[in-house]
Amino acid sequence: MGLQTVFRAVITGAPGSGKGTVSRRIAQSFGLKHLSSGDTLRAIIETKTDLGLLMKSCIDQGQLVPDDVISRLILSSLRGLEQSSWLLDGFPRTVAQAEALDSVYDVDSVINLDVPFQTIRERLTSRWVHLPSGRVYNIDFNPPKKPGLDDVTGEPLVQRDDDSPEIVSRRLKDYERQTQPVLEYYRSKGVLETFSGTETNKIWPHIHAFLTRKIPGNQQAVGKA
Ligand SMILES: Nc1nc2c(ncn2[C@@H]2O[C@H](COP(=O)(O)OP(=O)(O)O)[C@@H](O)[C@H]2O)c(=O)[nH]1
Ligand SMILES: Nc1ncnc2c1ncn2[C@@H]1O[C@H](COP(=O)(O)OP(=O)(O)O)[C@@H](O)[C@H]1O
Repeated sequence: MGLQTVFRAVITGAPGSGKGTVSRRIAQSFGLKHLSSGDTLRAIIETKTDLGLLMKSCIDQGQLVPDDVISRLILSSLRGLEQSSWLLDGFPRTVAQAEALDSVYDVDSVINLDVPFQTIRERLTSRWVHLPSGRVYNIDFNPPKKPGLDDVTGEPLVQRDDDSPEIVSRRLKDYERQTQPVLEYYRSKGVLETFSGTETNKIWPHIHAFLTRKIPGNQQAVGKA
């Protein structure tokens, strides 16, 4: 027991594959702390500092921010979560980032969302977000209760500048070139678990079942059920 009960996971997949949507469900069902690299970066952009401006110029063009910058940010956030089980969403996105994470923590499971690019292109044109909270909506899939407004705060929703079709194409290319090698990295460590499909609601029960088996403490719950 003790340290053994902490569970450390990564969720990965192309932009728009549903990482944020699935992460929220995992956080709710299993109590893991959810840390999103995109939300972390967007919060820094809001501070309008020099670092924020640099991040904004990368993100708006659909480019990854430098490895050392994002690795430092995420690893310092994780330092505050030593005793907690966590789920990293959007990090690591390069092999260099995976190695930086690996030098500090062993990752127990990597959940890989495998969704066809054509499905992703369609989804991202109708993604709407509440920037302060990171809550995500979709006109077809999970529309807000009132059009254009966040369900919880009533504040306006926006479309991300980097969700335009041209920038999405660039992000998908970068994903193939820079992030797919990360899958190989984790496959060779034996922790990669891939879930394929075009609908989050069909993929989700498989992820739920997988985590129910994997997360320490849940075995007992399953045994009693
Ligand atoms: N049509 C449809 N949209 C989905 C589905 N799952 C997620 N979405 C939407 O697709 C967009 C991308 O999902 P998100 O969780 O933000 O993906 P991320 O970029 O990987 O974090 C959002 O607008 C979601 O609401 C699905 O099964 N069908
Ligand atoms: N781990 C990372 N390394 C480098 N850049 C990142 C990382 N995570 C996020 N970013 C930057 O933030 C942008 C938005 O990321 P995110 O919100 O995770 O969106 P998505 O998964 O939809 O691409 C990325 O396109 C990239 O510019």
